[in-house]
Amino acid sequence: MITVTPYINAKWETKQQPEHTVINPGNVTDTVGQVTIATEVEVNGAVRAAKNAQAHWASLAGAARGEYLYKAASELSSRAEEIAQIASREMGKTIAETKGEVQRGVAILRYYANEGMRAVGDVIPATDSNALMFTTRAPLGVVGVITPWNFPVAIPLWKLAPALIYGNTVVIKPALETSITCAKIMECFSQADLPEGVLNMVSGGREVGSLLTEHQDVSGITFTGSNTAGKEIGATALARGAKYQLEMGGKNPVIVCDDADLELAVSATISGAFKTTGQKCTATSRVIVHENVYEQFKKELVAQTEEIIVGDSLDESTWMGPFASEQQLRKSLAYIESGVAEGGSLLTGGSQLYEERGFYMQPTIFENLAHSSSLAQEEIFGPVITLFKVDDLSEAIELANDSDYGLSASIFTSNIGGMMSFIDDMNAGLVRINAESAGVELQAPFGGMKNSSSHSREQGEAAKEFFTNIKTVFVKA
Ligand SMILES: NC(=O)C1=CN([C@@H]2O[C@H](COP(=O)(O)OP(=O)(O)OC[C@H]3O[C@@H](n4cnc5c(N)ncnc54)[C@H](OP(=O)(O)O)[C@@H]3O)[C@@H](O)[C@H]2O)C=CC1
Ligand SMILES: O=C(O)CCC(=O)C(=O)O
Repeated sequence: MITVTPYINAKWETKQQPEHTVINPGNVTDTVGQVTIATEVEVNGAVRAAKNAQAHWASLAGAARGEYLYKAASELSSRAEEIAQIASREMGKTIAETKGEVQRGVAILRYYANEGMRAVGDVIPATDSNALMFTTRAPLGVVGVITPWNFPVAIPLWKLAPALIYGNTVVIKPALETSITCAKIMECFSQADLPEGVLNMVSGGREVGSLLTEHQDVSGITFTGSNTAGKEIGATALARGAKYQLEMGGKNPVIVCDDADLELAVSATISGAFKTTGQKCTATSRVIVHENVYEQFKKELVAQTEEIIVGDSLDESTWMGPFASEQQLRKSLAYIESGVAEGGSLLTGGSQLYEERGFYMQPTIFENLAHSSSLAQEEIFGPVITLFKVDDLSEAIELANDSDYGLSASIFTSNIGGMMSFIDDMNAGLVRINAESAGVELQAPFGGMKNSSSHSREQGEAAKEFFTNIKTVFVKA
């Protein structure tokens, strides 16, 4: 049995009793391991370790820090199968998806390892011709990383790799549900001989996250998860003057025009909506279809959705796994009840599956709901989508923008003018043409508008903006 304890100063704590049992959500008889909840003393110890390690870490050349990231990438790559299996058992994502996610993690580490050798500033002409003026960047210090369960490898890595390469030290608090996968990532850094204290993990739930957010020695907090938690974390960080970055929910629309490649639009809608059992902030949840192709699109979408194989995440033939937890299943089932109560027509799905084995549900499609309904406005975070019929593109874009969120949006069209209108008028951080709403690229900025984020961007070079502070240097000879 795997038991996770806090990882502080490159050592696993041993003194506490395990307090949380991790069960495979797709096979409740499979106990994946146990997690010890970090105490306040341990959270303080982790922050102290990170603080003590930071000056030396920041004094290394970027290339030297990058070497550690390359070594961690090799370690992760060599343990890809084992870590993908653990992640699938812990949160129910299919093994094909977790294998892909581990490879993405390897690529993230390599990308940021390289970043250690890239330019960090600009030379700016000074008004004094005998002076040199330039910008450089300083790390924040200790960064707190709070992550969710839906991308248990990629999200921790796309936060901690840039934090480290720019000279910060880190304390990570992963979601309780996926602490074992995160512990495996810590092992990869341990195998890479990362210096003591540079990367620490405190296991536990939101109480542990709060202790980290409130800690005076944590200079920056980066978070992905719900809007409720994000707003609380942002307010706490702001109150004590810490920098913060929040990536939160989405209610992502797909527009299907009457000149679209319908075959592509159907397969991309299915993939965007139902992969990872709909538990992505970039998942498709509203599908806005031109009336001329509505019936044809609907027929094909429903037919292909009914062919989806729902099953155990470790079975290679499974296309969609269980929810990550019973809480997530209950949330989606409650939305299905609301959809029916609000007058929606259920086109397919709507029922729980294999109740005795775990937390499974059919992929579900609604139509005939008002756009003000809860299904059209609230983040469901499950495999549930609603179709809407429109007369033209401007009505489609207006509906797509009728949301408190603005993370990702897609359009399917062959008309260049339509594409340009969508690019200009869609209020979303990711605007995708003839491609599904999910599908984040690690080398490009990622983040949303409106309530989807704190208006910051992560990943790619954009990560530098959060994990460093700019210093403007003026040198007069
Ligand atoms: N944008 C996204 O990618 C995600 C969105 N969500 C949305 O959130 C809903 C609920 O999921 P849930 O797991 O509860 O998501 P949360 O936002 O509650 O959790 C995300 C992370 O934040 C931690 N956390 C929660 N509250 C606080 C707090 N006040 N201070 C510090 N840390 C905190 C959690 O700890 P712990 O959970 O261990 O207690 C976890 O590590 C989902 O149904 C979905 O709608 C969820 C996950 C990802
Ligand atoms: O779509 C992706 O690859 C990333 C999605 C994401 O960041 C999330 O769901 O939290």
